[in-house]
Amino acid sequence: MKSIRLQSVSRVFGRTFALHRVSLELEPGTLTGLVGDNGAGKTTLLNILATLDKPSDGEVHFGRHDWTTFAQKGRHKIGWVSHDSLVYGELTGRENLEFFATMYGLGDGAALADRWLERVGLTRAADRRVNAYSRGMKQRLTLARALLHEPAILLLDEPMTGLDQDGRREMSELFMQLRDEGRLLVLITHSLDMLEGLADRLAVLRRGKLTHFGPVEADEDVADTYKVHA
Ligand SMILES: Nc1ncnc2c1ncn2[C@@H]1O[C@H](COP(=O)(O)OP(=O)(O)OP(=O)(O)O)[C@@H](O)[C@H]1O
Repeated sequence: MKSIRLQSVSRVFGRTFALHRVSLELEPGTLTGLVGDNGAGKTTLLNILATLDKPSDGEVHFGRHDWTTFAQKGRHKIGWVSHDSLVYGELTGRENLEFFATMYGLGDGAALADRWLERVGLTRAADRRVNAYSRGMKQRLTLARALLHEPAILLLDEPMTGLDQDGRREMSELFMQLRDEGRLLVLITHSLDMLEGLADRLAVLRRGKLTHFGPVEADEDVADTYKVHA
């Protein structure tokens, strides 16, 4: 697996710099937490990493490849999870995964469903309708869905929103396992607390500029701004 390297990436909408000369390197086997106020540019950055959007200026490389033109070949490497549960409530957990495996042309849907249901701890609930799942269970199924095609890059847009402490802990443990398998994870959150003990790197955006990229604990200013005092 290769790194993703951003070199002086800007994205302009009209007169707004959603991103302004952002440079950073995301390495395989790491989880990077991405924080910033509303409108700071987090989603814009995630969209560029997902090849859903292109920089107005600057370059994104995946190994030797230009990531923006590599999109057609590279998209199968990407998995995406947001706080919306992208699964069907009327189907069971197993039926959901078999459905998506078939839709993506991934081969043995039944075996893939079994494998990923087990990985996310839903084997016992596999044959229950998703409407009867807790929010945490739905999120774990959404994660399983995003992993069916074994993506090397996992982009997570506030995946823990609405989860209670147990749900967050379960998701965090899964993210750490996926990271330890060598995948590259990027996670948007509004709460720095969520990243402690989980993220290897913290990226802070302020009005489109990257103001911090490094260890999670290192920046007291960042901690003051984004720590949630419950
Ligand atoms: N398609 C678009 N057209 C015009 N402006 C946009 C577009 N997408 C983003 N912007 C602007 O770019 C800036 C960054 O937006 P972005 O959605 O990336 O921020 P964010 O950090 O994800 O915010 P939030 O936490 O509210 O989701 C904002 O000023 C936003 O209004």
